[in-house]
Amino acid sequence: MVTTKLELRTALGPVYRDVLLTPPRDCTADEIPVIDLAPLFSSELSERQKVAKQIRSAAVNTGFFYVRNHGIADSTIAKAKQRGLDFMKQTPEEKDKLSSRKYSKYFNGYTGYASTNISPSESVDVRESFSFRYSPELDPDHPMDISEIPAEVRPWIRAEKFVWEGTAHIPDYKKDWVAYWGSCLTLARRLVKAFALSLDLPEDYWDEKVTHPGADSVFNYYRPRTEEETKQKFVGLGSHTDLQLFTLLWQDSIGGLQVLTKEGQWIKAPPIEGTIVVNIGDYMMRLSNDTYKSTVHRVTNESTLERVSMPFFFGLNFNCVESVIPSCVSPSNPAKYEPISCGDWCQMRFKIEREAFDKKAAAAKLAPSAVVVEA
Ligand SMILES: O=C(O)CCC(=O)C(=O)O
Ligand SMILES: [Fe+2]
Repeated sequence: MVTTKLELRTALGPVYRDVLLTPPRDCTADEIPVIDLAPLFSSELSERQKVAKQIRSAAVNTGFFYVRNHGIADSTIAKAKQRGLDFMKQTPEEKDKLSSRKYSKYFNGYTGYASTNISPSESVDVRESFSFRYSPELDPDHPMDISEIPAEVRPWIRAEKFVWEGTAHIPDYKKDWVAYWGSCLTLARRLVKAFALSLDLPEDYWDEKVTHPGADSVFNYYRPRTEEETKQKFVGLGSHTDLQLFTLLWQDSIGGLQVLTKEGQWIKAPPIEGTIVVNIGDYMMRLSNDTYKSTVHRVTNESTLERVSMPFFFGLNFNCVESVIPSCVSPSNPAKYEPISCGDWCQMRFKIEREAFDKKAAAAKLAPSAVVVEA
């Protein structure tokens, strides 16, 4: 089989994967199953366990699944999407007022076209994005002022006001985004209980550790690739794994998300109406001693239309230093990893990514937006 080497960035440095050169194929229902979450809202533990069992099976296999009956209203999704588009349709100058590079300490705000290069083996990302992070006063489950939250968590709160100040002119921008983000957060807190069950842990195992969690919302905007970009195999968002416990990903109907199987085959994760994609992140893989798979994925918008997606990255409270889960360790399978906090874990890779990009841009002696990397 002819393969190519793919380099991936992890918080611990580069890792390499062999990837088949066969073109991406459609996924099967076994590879990326659709899980009905309705039983998760049942008062019967046995019902909730049924969901947990399906989650386990998907998480040890491809690490990706779809959920339906997830509880997030279509109208909440539609409004957030529209606000995201309202933002992206502004002039470059207007968007630049929210520049993450210029104004954020914590990677909040706007990143422009070709200003990231998530995969060292692929092109710069043909993507724009808008991001914001957990803010205690916006928490739908227990809103509180930052001064009220425990002192050990407070330094880890990564919210920044400029994202809302710089978008205050867009009607309902904050309101509609916070509604979507809040719905994702509530769903994630429900799902983390199912993940606990799925790993033979008490259902409330993580409850005290997701009171002020990693809860990062992103709006991804992928314009159609130009002919030249297609010829040069530009990616929308290059190959990567997500960082935290798990990601909730809403994608529109355009398609373009691809997932790398254990065999090194790219498979397509097509849009399925009424569902949200859930995928395992690196921190979950680490805590589960590699039982659950944080799977490589990427996006290429090959359509002639714009594509948008809205991921929500969920982790533990950033101060929580966690060891490998006891149920994932045995005498013949000892813990492979030292304890680390979710916050440190994320910060390590963000830093690696940005430094690598800046180095590449400097080496090319070009403005970052002009850097082109071999596909
Ligand atoms: O746009 C997508 O479908 C996926 C986005 C993604 O993987 C990410 O933002 O981490
Ligand atoms: Fe991702």
